[in-house]
Amino acid sequence: MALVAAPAQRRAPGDPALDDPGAEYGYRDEIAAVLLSEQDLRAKVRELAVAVAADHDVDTPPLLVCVLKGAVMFLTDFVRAMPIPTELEFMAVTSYGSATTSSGVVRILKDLDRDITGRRIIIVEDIIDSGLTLSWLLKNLASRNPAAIDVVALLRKPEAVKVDVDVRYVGFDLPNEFVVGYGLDYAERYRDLPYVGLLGEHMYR
Ligand SMILES: O=P(O)(O)OC[C@H]1O[C@H](OP(=O)(O)OP(=O)(O)O)[C@H](O)[C@@H]1O
Ligand code: HPA
Ligand SMILES: [Mg+2]
Repeated sequence: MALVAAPAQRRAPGDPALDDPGAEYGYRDEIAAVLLSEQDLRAKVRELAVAVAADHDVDTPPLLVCVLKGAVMFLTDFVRAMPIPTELEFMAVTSYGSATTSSGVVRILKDLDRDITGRRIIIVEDIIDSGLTLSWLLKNLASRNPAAIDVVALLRKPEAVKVDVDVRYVGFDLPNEFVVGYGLDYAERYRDLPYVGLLGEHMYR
């Protein structure tokens, strides 16, 4: 898959020559560039939903496991674009906290509400960065004896991956830079942006 190009133009704080993509959402001088627009995301989410549905049976709804919090926007758009019935479960795990690199320790904040024995599971993830969260999650869920586990991830950073994970469906490959929006946060901020943007380096360096 082609890597999404890193934008050549990045807005520095206060730069009057370039539009400020964060301003209309209350994040003035914080976002350096938009990487994936709302339109880009909408089209890709539909494409992924159709591809996943084509591999699944209408009569045996897959159980989607949304990895909170980051995947919440993706999940809600994804299920509404799916042409087959699905069931939903939520698991909250965290390893980043207020940092831009993984702590390496994945913690469960909220577990599944039901037994997944014999079910076809689709893990719905916003981003694969180091791959540590997903590899941990795959082992954790596999130990609960589901019939099968697939993964759909909206974003992936191929240059950042430390642990190889088998991912059947991926939306976009991104450059190795810290991104926010469409569910993704830095220290709990920016999840509400409707696009995926590059966080200005001055916000975390
Ligand atoms: O491949 P990795 O390096 O493990 O990174 C990916 C994970 O990191 C983020 O979660 P985070 O720990 O920030 O929790 P959050 O979803 O609540 O923001 C993201 O939502 C993924 O779940
Ligand atoms: O680039 C990122 N942005 C936000 N959250 C993340 N979790 C892993 N990588 C990222
Ligand atoms: Mg996070």
